Amino acid sequence: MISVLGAGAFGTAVAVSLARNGGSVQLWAHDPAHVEALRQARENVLRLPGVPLPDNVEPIERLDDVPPEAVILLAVPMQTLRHLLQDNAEHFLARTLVACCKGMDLKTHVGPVQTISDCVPTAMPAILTGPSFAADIAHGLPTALTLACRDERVGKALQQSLTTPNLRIYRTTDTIGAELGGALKNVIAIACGVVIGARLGDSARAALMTRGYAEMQRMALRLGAKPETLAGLSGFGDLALTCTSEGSRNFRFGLSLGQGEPFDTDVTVEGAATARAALARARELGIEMPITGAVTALLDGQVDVRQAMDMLLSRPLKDE
Ligand SMILES: NC(=O)C1=CN([C@@H]2O[C@H](COP(=O)(O)OP(=O)(O)OC[C@H]3O[C@@H](n4cnc5c(N)ncnc54)[C@H](O)[C@@H]3O)[C@@H](O)[C@H]2O)C=CC1
Ligand SMILES: O=C(CO)COP(=O)(O)O
Repeated sequence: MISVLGAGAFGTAVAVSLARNGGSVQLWAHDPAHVEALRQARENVLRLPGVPLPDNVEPIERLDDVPPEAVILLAVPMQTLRHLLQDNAEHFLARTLVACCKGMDLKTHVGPVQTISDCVPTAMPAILTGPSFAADIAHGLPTALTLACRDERVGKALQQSLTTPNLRIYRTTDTIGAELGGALKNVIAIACGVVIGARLGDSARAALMTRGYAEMQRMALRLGAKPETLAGLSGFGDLALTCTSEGSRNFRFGLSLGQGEPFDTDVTVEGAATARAALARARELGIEMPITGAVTALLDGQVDVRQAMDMLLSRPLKDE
């Protein structure tokens, strides 16, 4: 049994994909009305329209209904993860918990794996991350992800149980690299959206992706990540997808900023909070993250797009 907690686009897509592969899947949502709507429509009309829920996906509203042997996937937005874990700690003790969220907590400045460890020290944390739009997974398109778990045995078991014919899962023990790659690429995707929205050109985007990758590496390596993790699916792979596709909400949010257009506040944009959390963490660590700084200044209204670009271009010249 796999229990997916969080019935947004991603949780629903993963539940559908795993169920099509034959397993029993629970799909929990925090809002009882949402659970009822899933039961009635057999579709997540709001977040993943047009994808029927297979019969073996069971929408649930009580965490009590999650059986003790279930693998739990946490597919909630990053800024709700800590509250979910703290408010329901009794349900998570000594469990294997696989985070599917990408971001850093605004209060603690850490990613989802560290958040699990902090909130439920008896749990075995893991993370499933990498380049994958929910719609692509739901439509059965080929996708490859990274599963990171410090415990090799648990990681291998998760890799087996979460792989499907269309979803190929690679494994690592480097949870730090995996969680930071997934979190920080969203900030760079916002920046790339801004330059495209402001018609600053594809060359500027390529520069931002490259220097953004350098920034991601700087923080991740300082915190103990392996360089190869950043070069893999959870880092470079997801950076490439999110910075180049209008399928990405972070990129689209940046586009709107660059065009001076409003953006729907109901849409999940993980990179906005993560930019602030990452910048605070970078300051604590004494490392330079100029693109993250520029995105944060733009989001906080301290600078406009042109000034944000000037902030980046006027920095002292340095070696690559
Ligand atoms: N949508 C995608 O293509 C992908 C999303 N992700 C990650 O998955 C995570 C979730 O994103 P999506 O499913 O896309 O978001 P979404 O915007 O589609 O849905 C978010 C869901 O979270 C629920 N929610 C809100 N507050 C909650 C709370 N306090 N407790 C429990 N649930 C709550 C909402 O009801 C909603 O159903 C994010 O961290 C995102 O980066 C990862 C890979 C792909
Ligand atoms: O993480 C994602 C793809 O891997 C989804 O990106 P967005 O959250 O920007 O839509």
